[in-house]
Amino acid sequence: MTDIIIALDYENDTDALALVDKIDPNMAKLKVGKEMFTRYGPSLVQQLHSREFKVFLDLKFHDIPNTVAKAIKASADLGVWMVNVHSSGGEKMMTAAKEALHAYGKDAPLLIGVTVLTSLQQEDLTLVGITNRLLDHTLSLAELAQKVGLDGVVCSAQEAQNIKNKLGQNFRLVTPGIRLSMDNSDDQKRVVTPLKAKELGVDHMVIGRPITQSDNPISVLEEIYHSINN
Ligand SMILES: O=C(O)c1cc(=O)[nH]c(=O)n1[C@@H]1O[C@H](COP(=O)(O)O)[C@@H](O)[C@H]1O
Repeated sequence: MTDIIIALDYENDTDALALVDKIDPNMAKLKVGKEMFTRYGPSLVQQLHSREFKVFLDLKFHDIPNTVAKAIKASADLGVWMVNVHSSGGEKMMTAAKEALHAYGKDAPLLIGVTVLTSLQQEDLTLVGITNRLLDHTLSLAELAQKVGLDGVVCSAQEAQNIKNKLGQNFRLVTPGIRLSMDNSDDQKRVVTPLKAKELGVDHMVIGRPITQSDNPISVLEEIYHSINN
């Protein structure tokens, strides 16, 4: 089962809520990221919760273990459904994040590790001194995330089958870099269409601009929803 998470990347909350108010929460979950959270903070998340949406708080924490653990606790206190950290923050950082959620039991948000951003390709890794193949690097970050008990990883759908084969079907894959056609990928480099992402077995596809920047966001959302649920 693959579902849709809309990346709510807007400059203002009026535009964001205008879209949200046209969406059935059964059709999509919502992602609040750095832009909107920096402008509108927890109150935006609360407004989405009051409309019955599940919220993925995408702040990609990457810091010393103590700081990340406290930030994860703050996210859990907000009642979000999913939260993420950069897996490259390391084993101790991810472990601290996981331990911060123990007290929340079944109410804890899903904890997801970002592997290699979908805007990067092999040459970008080389420029920051990573000489491993991009797929191998993604797999080792995913393996480490699983080892310390995270619920899944963010990756490109291009890596989905390799990760599922290595780490099992229950390890959740969250995949941005979704594009309806390969004509306009914006700043994304490792892109996949919604139907292909579903075929590749991703659990949650994150879609922003193909929906939010279209002339008719609702009809694009409905088209994608029906294409993956037929
Ligand atoms: O963690 C993320 O959500 C994320 C990880 C990643 O590797 N690539 C990536 O694009 N994202 C986020 O996913 C969304 C993709 O948006 P669009 O490119 O507009 O579809 C953005 O909000 C990004 O911040």
